[in-house]
Amino acid sequence: MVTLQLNRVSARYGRRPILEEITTPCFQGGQVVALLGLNAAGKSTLFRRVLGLLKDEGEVIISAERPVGYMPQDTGAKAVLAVYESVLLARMQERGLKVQPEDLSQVDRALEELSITTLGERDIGDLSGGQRQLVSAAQALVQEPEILMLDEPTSARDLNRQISLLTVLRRLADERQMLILVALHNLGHALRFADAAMMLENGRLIAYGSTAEVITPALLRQVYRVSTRIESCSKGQPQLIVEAAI
Ligand SMILES: Nc1ncnc2c1ncn2[C@@H]1O[C@H](COP(=O)(O)OP(=O)(O)OP(=O)(O)O)[C@@H](O)[C@H]1O
Repeated sequence: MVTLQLNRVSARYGRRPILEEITTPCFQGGQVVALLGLNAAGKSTLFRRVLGLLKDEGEVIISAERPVGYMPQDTGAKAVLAVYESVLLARMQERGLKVQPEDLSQVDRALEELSITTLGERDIGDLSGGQRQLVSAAQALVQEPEILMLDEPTSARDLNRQISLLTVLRRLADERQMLILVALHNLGHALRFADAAMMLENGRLIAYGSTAEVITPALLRQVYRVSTRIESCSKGQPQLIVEAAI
């Protein structure tokens, strides 16, 4: 079973400390874990630290056979590559340059999974922000990771596409037993799609546990400075109602 655990993990840029001794429970394949916190709390830095792009004190303990997949925040970068080529290139990164039929079918599968098969011939540079995010998700998915980290994957997407992508992530966790870590600003989505949540504040992990344990009116008041209620809808799902900024 794939697992990920952080033990007193820190990170800094230059001499400026950003993450301070983050310790998490052992997350497992099949879970969707939401990473929450205000802008600049350290969410992207935590992803970079898990990927090994930043080194510092503490241990990132990963048990998986394949490298961690990563969908970064949209950089708006322009590239002169067709969508299909870019996803194939992402696939070949870990596999050398000899393309096998299996590689092409994995590219097809990733594009299909994310409903972007029709974008295959388009230049990435000509896509909308939301479409680029999906291509970026396909580039991560095509590597068949067991652990997939996504940095605000829904920020540039309309409501239908936000829900579609989160539904795909939920299915990947349930059906392929992937461990999915996803930074989200929409706490309602976290409540609905994630099993567990971690709340970062100024580089410290101030709460973790099930989404119901973390996404509480008291913590949202403290961190986000909003007053909220959580009510059960007619289908028994918890719904976050934001009353006011305070
Ligand atoms: N390359 C960098 N060099 C120096 N400081 C950085 C760098 N990247 C991020 N920071 C700083 O580290 C802190 C944490 O940033 P990070 O991007 O991890 O936050 P975040 O929680 O992902 O924010 P957001 O929700 O706005 O994406 C911020 O103060 C930011 O300015």
